Amino acid sequence: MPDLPLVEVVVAILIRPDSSFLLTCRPTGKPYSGYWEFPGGKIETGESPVQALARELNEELGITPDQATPWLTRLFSYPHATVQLRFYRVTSWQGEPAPREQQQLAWQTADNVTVSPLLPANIPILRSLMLPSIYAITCAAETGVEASLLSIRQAFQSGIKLLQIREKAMPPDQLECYVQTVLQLARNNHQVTVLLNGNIALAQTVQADGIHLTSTQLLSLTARPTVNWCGASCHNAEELKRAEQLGVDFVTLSPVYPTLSHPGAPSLGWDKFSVLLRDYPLPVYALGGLQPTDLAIAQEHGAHGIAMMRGI
Ligand SMILES: Nc1nc2c([nH]c(=O)n2[C@@H]2O[C@H](COP(=O)(O)OP(=O)(O)OP(=O)(O)O)[C@@H](O)[C@H]2O)c(=O)[nH]1
Repeated sequence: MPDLPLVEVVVAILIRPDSSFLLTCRPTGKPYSGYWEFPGGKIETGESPVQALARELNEELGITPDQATPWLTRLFSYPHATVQLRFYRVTSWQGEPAPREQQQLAWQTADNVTVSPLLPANIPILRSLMLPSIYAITCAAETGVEASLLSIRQAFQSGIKLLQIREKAMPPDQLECYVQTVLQLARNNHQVTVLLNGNIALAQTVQADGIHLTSTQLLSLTARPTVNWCGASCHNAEELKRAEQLGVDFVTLSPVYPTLSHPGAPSLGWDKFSVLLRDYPLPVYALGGLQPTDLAIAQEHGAHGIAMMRGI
């Protein structure tokens, strides 16, 4: 069978302040008509992805994007073509989206999609959209357990929804007790997703929400651990590729800036960070010396969000 042509497509996730996003129903006459998708379409010859995005949003919905940041790139083979979908997050636009092609519109949330069927390529995208933009990481080794639990409680109160327990030097008994305490805090009040760094057996025993793989585990494991959420630490192209092959849900990529936890390690800087993310299909948290105020610059360079040990 001859190779199918590669079709370059730009896709807009229009996101409102309450995190809902817009899906539209493919009109009759197109392949997969009746399926729900994000607004977007093929990139025309001579257009940049951002120009195509603006044209498609105007043609389909009559709006002009003000703010669009690159997000994921996903390659998917349909019977008629292989598509390279370049997803952008659009968080600000002029005009009110209105159907210009008689298509139905629906504002949805990732944990409660009420329309179906979705275009098959978009199903993993909804899981990625469930991830918050800040990924907090514990550092009890630095602050002590009591201070760490206090700052975790404060972080939960201020809206943190994803936390990694990363206490590599804590003795096993103390670690289990610390993890149980954090899980209880997370579940009692706040519905926070808690991942445990490295220790798959303990994560399964205490029924944590998932595991965050170290880069060493990433390179040695042959299958994704059976947990609900699986993140992984990456520092280079090889580890990013491995995370993709293993089918983890998201990665951290570090260090963007020099950090206290890895003194002397060479940092990536934003240019190298964005080059590594070009065409990457998984959500990536930028990590290393970042503050909440770095979220915008991280997203401009293709990050899903930022991960932080300090500053939460
Ligand atoms: N717009 C859009 N296309 C998607 C999504 N997911 C996905 O797999 N695709 C695929 O990407 C391709 C986009 O083609 P399209 O038909 O929407 O493009 P277009 O607006 O330029 O249409 P045209 O062929 O009428 O000019 C299709 O193969 C479609 O199945 C999505 O969320 N949004």
